[in-house]
Amino acid sequence: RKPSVQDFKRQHMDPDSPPNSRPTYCNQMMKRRGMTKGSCKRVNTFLHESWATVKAICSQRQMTCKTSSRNNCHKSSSTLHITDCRLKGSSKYPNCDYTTTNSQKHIIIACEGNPLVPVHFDASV
Ligand SMILES: Nc1ncnc2c1ncn2[C@@H]1O[C@H](C(=O)NS(=O)(=O)C[C@H]2[C@@H](O)[C@H](n3ccc(=O)[nH]c3=O)O[C@@H]2CO)[C@@H](O)[C@H]1O
Repeated sequence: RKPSVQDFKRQHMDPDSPPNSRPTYCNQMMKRRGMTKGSCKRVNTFLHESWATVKAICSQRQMTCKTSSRNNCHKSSSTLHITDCRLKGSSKYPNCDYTTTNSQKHIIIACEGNPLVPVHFDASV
């Protein structure tokens, strides 16, 4: 399915909340953003940065994506405040139970369109 910038924002942008280490942050946000319907999305990263900051990454270092051989990925020049949500092994659908981990890391995203906009979260490094 064609990825969209709306899907990217829904799945990955959370500029309004500060880096969140409340243990329930991921359980709440994964549900609120529609990533626990039908199945529990295994891994998802939320970005506590402005859209301007994240969009600007599309004009930063271009590189080959980590999760594919495509070359429309870009690595952020600086680190960003992120929260990784990772499904617990003990989690049983429909009760999607996540660990919540905060960090400051560079991210790699894929950008498409003209002007280039983020459409896929590739990895954090
Ligand atoms: N180069 C491209 N250019 C354009 N489009 C491209 C390109 N590549 C894929 N798409 C498309 O993007 C869509 C998509 O959802 N890709 S996804 O790999 O499943 C996303 C991963 C990510 O959401 C999440 N994750 C993962 C790690 C982490 O640290 N943090 C974290 O959040 O897990 C997901 C699975 O890994 C799909 O439509 C695919 O076709």
